[in-house]
Amino acid sequence: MAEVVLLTEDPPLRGTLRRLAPFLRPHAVPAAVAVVLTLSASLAWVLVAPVFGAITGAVLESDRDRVLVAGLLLLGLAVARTLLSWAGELLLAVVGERVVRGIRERVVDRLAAAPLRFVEAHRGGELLTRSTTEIELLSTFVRSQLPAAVSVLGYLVFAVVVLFAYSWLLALLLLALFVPLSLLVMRSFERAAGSAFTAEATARAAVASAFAETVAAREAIQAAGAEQAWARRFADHTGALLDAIRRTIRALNRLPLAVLVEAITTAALIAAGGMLIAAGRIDIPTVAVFVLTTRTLFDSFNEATGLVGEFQESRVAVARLTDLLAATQPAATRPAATRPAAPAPDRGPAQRPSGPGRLVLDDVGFGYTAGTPVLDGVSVTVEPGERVALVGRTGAGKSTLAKIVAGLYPPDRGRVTVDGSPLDVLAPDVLRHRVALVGQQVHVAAGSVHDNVTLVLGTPGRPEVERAVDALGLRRWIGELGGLDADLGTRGDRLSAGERQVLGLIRAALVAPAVLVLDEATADLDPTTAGLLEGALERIRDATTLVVIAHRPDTVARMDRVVTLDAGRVVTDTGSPTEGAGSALLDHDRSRRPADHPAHGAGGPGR
Ligand SMILES: Nc1ncnc2c1ncn2[C@@H]1O[C@H](COP(=O)(O)OP(=O)(O)OP(=O)(O)O)[C@@H](O)[C@H]1O
Repeated sequence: MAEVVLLTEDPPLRGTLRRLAPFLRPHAVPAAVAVVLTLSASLAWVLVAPVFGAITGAVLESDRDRVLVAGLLLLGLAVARTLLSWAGELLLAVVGERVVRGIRERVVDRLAAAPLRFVEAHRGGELLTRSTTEIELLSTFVRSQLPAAVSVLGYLVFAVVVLFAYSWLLALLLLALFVPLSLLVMRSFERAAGSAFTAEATARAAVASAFAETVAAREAIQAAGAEQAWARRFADHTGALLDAIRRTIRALNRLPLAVLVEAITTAALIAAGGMLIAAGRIDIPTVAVFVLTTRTLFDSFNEATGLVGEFQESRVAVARLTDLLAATQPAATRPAATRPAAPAPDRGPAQRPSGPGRLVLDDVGFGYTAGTPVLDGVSVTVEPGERVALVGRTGAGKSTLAKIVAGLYPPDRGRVTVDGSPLDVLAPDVLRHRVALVGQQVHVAAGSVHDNVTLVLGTPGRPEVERAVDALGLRRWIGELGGLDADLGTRGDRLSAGERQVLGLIRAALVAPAVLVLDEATADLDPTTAGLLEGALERIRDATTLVVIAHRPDTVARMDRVVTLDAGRVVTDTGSPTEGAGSALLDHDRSRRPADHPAHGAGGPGR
């Protein structure tokens, strides 16, 4: 079975900034300007204290001119600080949002292109929270906390410089007490917070998964009267989240110890300052500068401790996001060490983006789990323009084969080629022009018919859509729906499974693939929808090679050839639906219990 790279539940927090670097690099210049502006604002604010000291000195000496000049300077600093910090923080927030946007788009691209195996291996909520909540956290951080962090850093550095300039003795005393004590507080927080924030993020993802599952299962829950059982299941997850949040709060509660550090340092400074004044080693203006600057220093430190918790949360978010990006990195660009150790495929002939649509499956083997093959040595050749029905009872492996032909799963063994090109050498957009799949469940997004059919490769405009609808003979049906602009509801509630497949055929017609695979939704199509689907299939371009996983005799009868699959093997391959065992294995009986399913241990031919 082909290996798949999985998400790490507890991704390492070390080097998170380094992992963000590729997203920051394109914005380096505006980010640097923003940082310089923000730091200049901090400097302007820190310089207020020396100017205030100068005013104190001038007042003591009754020098009115100096008082006036220093007063104007104070005003200038206040205005400069306001303007600089406004511009710097705004620019920093804008740059940060651009970075977040880049990450958000990359995550969505990667998830959309992620191998099915990867998506199936994770709970939906895990992927959802990593691509929504974690990005929101990061966005809040860059919008508000990052600008604050830069200016706080500026205050801290500039305040220390000013303190040294006025009294190196007091400054040394301040640093000797303040730095080790505050480091102790931070260390204690880091120790408690290390895994607490990650545990909380994981628990949040589990709650989101349980919620998504509950909403998806709403019909089954109500039909089975299982509301309480599901509520208990959900309560287990929320209980675990509450425990995780308690741990985070306990960690955050260590940060207010910083106030104690401030009190100890202030007391020591007052005592030492008094002694220095008494000894005549410093004057009153110096004390004024010191008092004001240490205030700025402590305020900045308090703000910094407030940011530390949020910073830790953002670090976890970045670690989980970059882990998602690493796991969904296309195989070709992944570092060799993290690539699955599969043998390099035989690349065969060079990419051929066009060709008549000759589909060859050569000894294809596949299993969802190791040791349980679902397909076993399937070899079929479909000539260009040929129309083949693939039949077989439930669980025979037909839908799986369809997904392999569409390149959604790589086969574990053998290979699939279109016009000689193995699917795995084709670029994704080229592959989609070669083979398209209309699956059993066609997804309909909230929006109009037009919105939905244009969710395809490329950007088809209205005229192309109109042409495709006409070509498939669906003009009347679209009219009955209310036209191309008709709203299909939030989940396409207005359409049956068969009608959704008709939409899927319009999408396919817009892409015009060389090979089209249709996995018929159900054997129980109502006659009107069956007529629509069959009519549209008849009109699909003559040149299109067609493989239909058929559940209905009428569909089979329209095909040139019938291939029958049973327990993952081709058992018959006929020129006509009446020959061989194909029609006998048509999968009508959709209501069979899983226990009767060959893949679940029982067996016996279907009807
Ligand atoms: N995503 C999956 N993960 C694990 N097992 C799967 C998955 N999809 C299908 N299977 C299993 O693979 C086997 C073949 O399923 P598949 O859907 O391909 O059969 P099928 O012939 O198309 O059946 P049906 O006609 O009911 O759609 C079954 O045992 C099924 O339970």
